[in-house]
Amino acid sequence: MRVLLLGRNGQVGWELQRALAPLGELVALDRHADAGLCGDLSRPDELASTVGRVAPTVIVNAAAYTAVDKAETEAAQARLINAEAVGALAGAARDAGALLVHYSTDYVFDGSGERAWTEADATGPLSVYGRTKLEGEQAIRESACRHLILRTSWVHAARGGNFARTMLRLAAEREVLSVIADQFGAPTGAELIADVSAHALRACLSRPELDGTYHLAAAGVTSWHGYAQFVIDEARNLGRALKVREIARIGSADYPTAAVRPLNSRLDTTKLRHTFGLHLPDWRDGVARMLRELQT
Ligand SMILES: NC(=O)C1=CN([C@@H]2O[C@H](COP(=O)(O)OP(=O)(O)OC[C@H]3O[C@@H](n4cnc5c(N)ncnc54)[C@H](OP(=O)(O)O)[C@@H]3O)[C@@H](O)[C@H]2O)C=CC1
Ligand SMILES: Cc1cn([C@H]2C[C@H](O)[C@@H](COP(=O)(O)OP(=O)(O)O[C@H]3O[C@@H](C)C(=O)[C@@H](O)[C@H]3O)O2)c(=O)[nH]c1=O
Ligand SMILES: [Mg+2]
Repeated sequence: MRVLLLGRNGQVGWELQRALAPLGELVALDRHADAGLCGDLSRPDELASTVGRVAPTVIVNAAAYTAVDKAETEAAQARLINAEAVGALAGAARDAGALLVHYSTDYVFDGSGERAWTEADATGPLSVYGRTKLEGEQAIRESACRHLILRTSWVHAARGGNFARTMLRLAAEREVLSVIADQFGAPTGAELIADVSAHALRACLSRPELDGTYHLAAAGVTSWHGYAQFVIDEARNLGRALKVREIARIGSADYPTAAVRPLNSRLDTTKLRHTFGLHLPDWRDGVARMLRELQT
């Protein structure tokens, strides 16, 4: 079979290049045209012809507009990539009879309460990023294409931009870091997301009744502060020299940002684990693994 991957150079896209390779012939695109194929999500009109020419069995979309704060002032661009292009891909997937695998986010929820969100819970995004990601989900469902929507949270990878790498950089420059301690979620490795995606899409191909939306995050829960503390302790254990001597706990109100983030980003992964018979490791395992990779 042939698999079309979009967003091949992102955190998740990079790991998908590895995880999808054994499933069949992989055509992996980034935003730059390759062999005349357009993988640029800011040009939704071109995507149907890409899908038509590749004729994939599966389309995996790892491309997205992920700059959460910038999206507040670039809403049209965020919507184009996270919603309009996704709708175009979904239409093309339907017409080609392909399964569309797509990623969404904890930021589709309003962050109220302390219970982990299930797939059946009402959404209520607080930011432009969250709203445009939700619109992308809705476009897929409305298109009636075969699909797997995997909602994940707080993605990290050794390659790419993420919170853990920001903390390592700041911890080398400053003696004191101030980090939000009242937003809760699970840091999730791009490797885990890619591996679970490969398992789930294979199961789905032979059992279309498994199509749908699933929450995919590492086990356990922490705050951004707990995450930062773990990253710094673990990096020091691995021999990294860091200047930081204090990681102060602050509240969301003490760290104003353009976009509002949910306080509760916990995702309930029961549906994914039971449906696909998967075990999800603790978030610390993935973060520790990434840090070891960064040290080598
Ligand atoms: N990062 C996170 O914490 C989370 C991410 N997600 C979701 O997971 C998925 C993967 O995210 P992740 O890998 O972390 O994100 P990254 O930001 O690491 O990667 C996104 C990729 O999308 C590409 N992209 C952006 N605009 C376009 C475009 N116009 N055409 C083609 N490609 C484009 C980027 O390309 P370039 O490098 O050229 O800019 C980049 O390679 C996304 O759907 C995201 O919404 C969900 C929860 C958490
Ligand atoms: C840099 C920094 C951030 N923070 C806070 C701000 C914010 O609430 C939190 C995380 O900041 P970031 O900007 O790294 O994270 P952010 O870009 O909001 O991360 C999100 O990205 C999108 C794509 C998703 O889908 C989400 O799941 C989530 O991973 O940490 C501090 O408290 N102190 C700091 O020094
Ligand atoms: Mg960010």
